[in-house]
Amino acid sequence: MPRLILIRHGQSEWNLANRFTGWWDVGLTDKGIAEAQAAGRLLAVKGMLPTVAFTSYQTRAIKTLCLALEQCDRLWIPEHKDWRLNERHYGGLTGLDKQQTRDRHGDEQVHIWRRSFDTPPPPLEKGSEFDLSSDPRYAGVEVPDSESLKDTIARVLPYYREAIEPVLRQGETVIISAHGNSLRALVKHLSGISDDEITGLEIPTGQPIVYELDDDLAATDRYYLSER
Ligand SMILES: O=C(O)[C@@H](CO)OP(=O)(O)O
Repeated sequence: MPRLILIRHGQSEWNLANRFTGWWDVGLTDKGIAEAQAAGRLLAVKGMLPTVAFTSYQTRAIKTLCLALEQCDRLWIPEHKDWRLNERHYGGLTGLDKQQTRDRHGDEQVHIWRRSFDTPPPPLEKGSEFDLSSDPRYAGVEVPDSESLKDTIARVLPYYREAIEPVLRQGETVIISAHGNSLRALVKHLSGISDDEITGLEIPTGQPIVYELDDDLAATDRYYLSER
């Protein structure tokens, strides 16, 4: 039966610095590196060995995947990268300190920007230092200026259906290394979680989540690998 392993990248430099990150490309901290390696050792110990991998265009997810696969001796498996697995674009909040933004705009407004289902943060201004529209990795991609969770789902799910489902249908054990919000999109779909409830789901860094799937790719079980 197909299996899907979801892993959120290990702690990033801006998770630690408490800055809104989104599409901005930041590295892993030492703790994030250790989390990714521990996740890979867990995969090895549990015999949960991925056969195909997917990740985003962002260094923190790519490195997490690489470090985890190294620990379970699976660096050789096919690996697919796509921008549609990127983190939700944080618009004009990108780079700002989360606490300073709360002090300035209030807890309620910041909570709406962070966790509402369909209200995107204010757009990123053209020409901002965080504008990635001329970054070569996004050549041919229409880089958004902000995204809500709903917008994120609208690009993650078509990619899941087009690129990942066909691989799962072949019975593979797929690992997806991605981000808090792109993984929320997948968990919402796979576990049938409502629009209201999904925003309250916090996915921890570096903890493999396993979905056991039937032949129709419906989830029969979901668990944290560390708990089995
Ligand atoms: O900054 C971000 O890109 C995300 C994930 O770290 O933050 P939030 O928890 O607000 O979704």
